[in-house]
Amino acid sequence: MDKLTEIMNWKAQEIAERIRPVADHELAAFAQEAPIRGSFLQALKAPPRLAVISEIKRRSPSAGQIKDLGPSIEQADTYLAAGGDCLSILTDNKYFGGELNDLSSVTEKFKAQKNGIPCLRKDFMIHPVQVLEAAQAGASAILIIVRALTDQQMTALRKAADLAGLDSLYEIHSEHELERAVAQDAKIIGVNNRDLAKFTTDLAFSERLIPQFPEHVVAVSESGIWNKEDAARVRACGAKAILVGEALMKAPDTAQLMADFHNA
Ligand SMILES: O=P(O)(O)OC[C@@H](O)[C@@H](O)c1c[nH]c2ccccc12
Repeated sequence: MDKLTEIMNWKAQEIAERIRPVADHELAAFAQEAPIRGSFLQALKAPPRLAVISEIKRRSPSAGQIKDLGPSIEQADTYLAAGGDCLSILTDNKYFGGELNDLSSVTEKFKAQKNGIPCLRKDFMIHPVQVLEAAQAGASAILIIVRALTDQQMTALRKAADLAGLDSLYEIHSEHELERAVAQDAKIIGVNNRDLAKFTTDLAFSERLIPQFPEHVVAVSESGIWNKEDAARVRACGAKAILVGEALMKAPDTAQLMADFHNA
């Protein structure tokens, strides 16, 4: 069994007791709040330069322990000060050491400051109840991993996200998955350069797949981006944004690396 399948099986078990029908009005109640949270899609589209989605990731199955981090807000403040455009906050506990509170504590503080930036709930989404949790925790977007889901599951997640005023980032790793994301009318598609079965990263996945995106789709390149050269490489093939975890978590000078990415 590959790692993604293992994680999805665990996730289905983890959320089993929280699963319940989610009514449209429960989700729609959050749509009014959307302007407070800020639009993830707009934040990616707005700058003429490369946009950076900075990820808060404590550990991962491929890297092991990444950073012995205290409260997530410390890392969020570092990213904000460095000029990040959006955040991605891992909320999976078993494999990534995160929790929903890592997200909600950050969005709460951003709300009070009025200068927050949109946050993606990074988790393995299966059921609309997780979308409701994301909205409650102040997220502006959810992740839809195409390979891990049926078309029906994707449709249900997308409908829930739309109702709650959240954007959906569709993650792909092949032409077939790109087709499936486009069939969902995806507005944001990310190429994961990491093969979630083998854990190797190769930027050639972005170079092969992004040029095949429909014109109107915002292209994101995810994983394995370490420096300005990597960022320039994916920008050259059409990426409008990059999603970076490990390199930013470990950077001795976060602002410098962010500037390198922005200037790539
Ligand atoms: O740390 P990296 O190599 O910069 O990767 C970040 C991000 O792309 C990666 O964490 C990721 C991409 N897709 C995911 C799905 C679930 C969990 C994590 C991920």
